[in-house]
Amino acid sequence: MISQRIPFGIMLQGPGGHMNAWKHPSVPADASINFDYYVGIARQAEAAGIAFAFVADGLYINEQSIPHFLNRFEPIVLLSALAVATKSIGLVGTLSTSYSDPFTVARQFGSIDAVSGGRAGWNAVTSPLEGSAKNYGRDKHPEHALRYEIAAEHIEIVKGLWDSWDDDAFVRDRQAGHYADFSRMHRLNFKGRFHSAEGPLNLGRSAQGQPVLFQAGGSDDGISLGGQHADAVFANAAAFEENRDLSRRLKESAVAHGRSADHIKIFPGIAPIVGSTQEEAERKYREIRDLVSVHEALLYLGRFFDHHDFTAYPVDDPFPELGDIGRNNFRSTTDRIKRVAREKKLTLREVALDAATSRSAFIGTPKKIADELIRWVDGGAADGFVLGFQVIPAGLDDFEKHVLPILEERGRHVRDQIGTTLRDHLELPFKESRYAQHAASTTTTEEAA
Ligand SMILES: Cc1cc2nc3c(=O)[nH]c(=O)nc-3n(C[C@H](O)[C@H](O)[C@H](O)COP(=O)(O)O)c2cc1C
Repeated sequence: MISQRIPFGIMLQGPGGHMNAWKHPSVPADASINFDYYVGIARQAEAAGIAFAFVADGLYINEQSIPHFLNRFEPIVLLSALAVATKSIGLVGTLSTSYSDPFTVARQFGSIDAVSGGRAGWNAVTSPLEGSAKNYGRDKHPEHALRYEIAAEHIEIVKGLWDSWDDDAFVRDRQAGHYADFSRMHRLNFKGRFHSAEGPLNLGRSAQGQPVLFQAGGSDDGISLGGQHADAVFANAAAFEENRDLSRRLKESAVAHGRSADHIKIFPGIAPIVGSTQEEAERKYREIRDLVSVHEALLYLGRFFDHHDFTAYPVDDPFPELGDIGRNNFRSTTDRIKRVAREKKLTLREVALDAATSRSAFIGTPKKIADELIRWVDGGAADGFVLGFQVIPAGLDDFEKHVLPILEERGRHVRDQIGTTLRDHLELPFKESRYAQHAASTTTTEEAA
């Protein structure tokens, strides 16, 4: 039975989720490239019972990028180093299916899973930024739908390669001189449109079977991919109803792919701001919001739309009509920004400031935030949350000291992790090998005959 506990992840993104978090006095200005700082945050989160650390990524920068994106660690390297600096927290990293090779990805995340004792997760993304193509010697960034076709094939190969060896294949029988039992080895022999891999992978399965597969992308194509493959989805819809709808669609998609709705966990990204009163929380929100000028907010907004130049528009006019701009990038996000601007009749200034310092239902007293977290989970809008604090150290301190104790009191949080692997922490079952599953279903059919 699944417990009442609410699993949390924490975004490790340099100084924080806010574009100018680096200016906040509570954080080292060089946080995005300060490994000791990362270790400190990961260990603090681990001690607080946060289930996983989550590292986002991007493959293109320019002068308009978020400042701390200009100088940041590559996720695989960061997570490998954190694997030895931590003991129980899950380690989830973003890696693009559009700009990587499945065999290498299978080895990299498989190795982090082995080194960490089964704590790894891969956030498979299709990459939104057009400029990425130029960094990988390509003429053109693949179009949104094509990116998802490539992703489906890529993930199929990675998961297939992770099952190259049955769990008991490495017998290492010194007397008989057998290192491996080759009857328990599987060649994938995958030939696709975009990628091919023969296999086997030169790495066995892990303590959790396979790394946890995260997916981030909320368009129709993203939901279909998530339903087919994802163990967990990182979502960024802002309101309860929108997340409940997304969660329902993802779970329906999983069921349509022959999976259990309980085996895909939805994690909205949220940025809680805690105050002893609502006014104090609002003051903290304003303090963070004031870190950004309108000009910077326009640049930040532009990033979702492939660095579209919003500074060229009158800032107090209604949000401009953009046609298809942004649809090949962060599609689900840009579609939402356009829809909300239209529905609420917002000006460009309002949209930009809101994007740069988004407001959420999680600004307020500890009790209000705890109530809201529980409402979202019990109301079907979330299975857990990714905590994307605007300024990480201050945000994590407040959440740990004031919100988690309330959740503990109510039986919704425990500081000791469940089990040892990331799948255990998320109450996902051990990932059986596709060959074991196949053998089990063949035996059952034979027994029934
Ligand atoms: C919540 C969320 C987080 C994402 N995180 C990343 C990321 O860290 N790196 C990245 O390259 N793309 C990231 N993406 C972008 C997706 O990879 C994808 O390219 C883009 O959102 C378009 O897909 P969609 O329209 O299905 O959302 C993220 C998307 C969402 C919705």
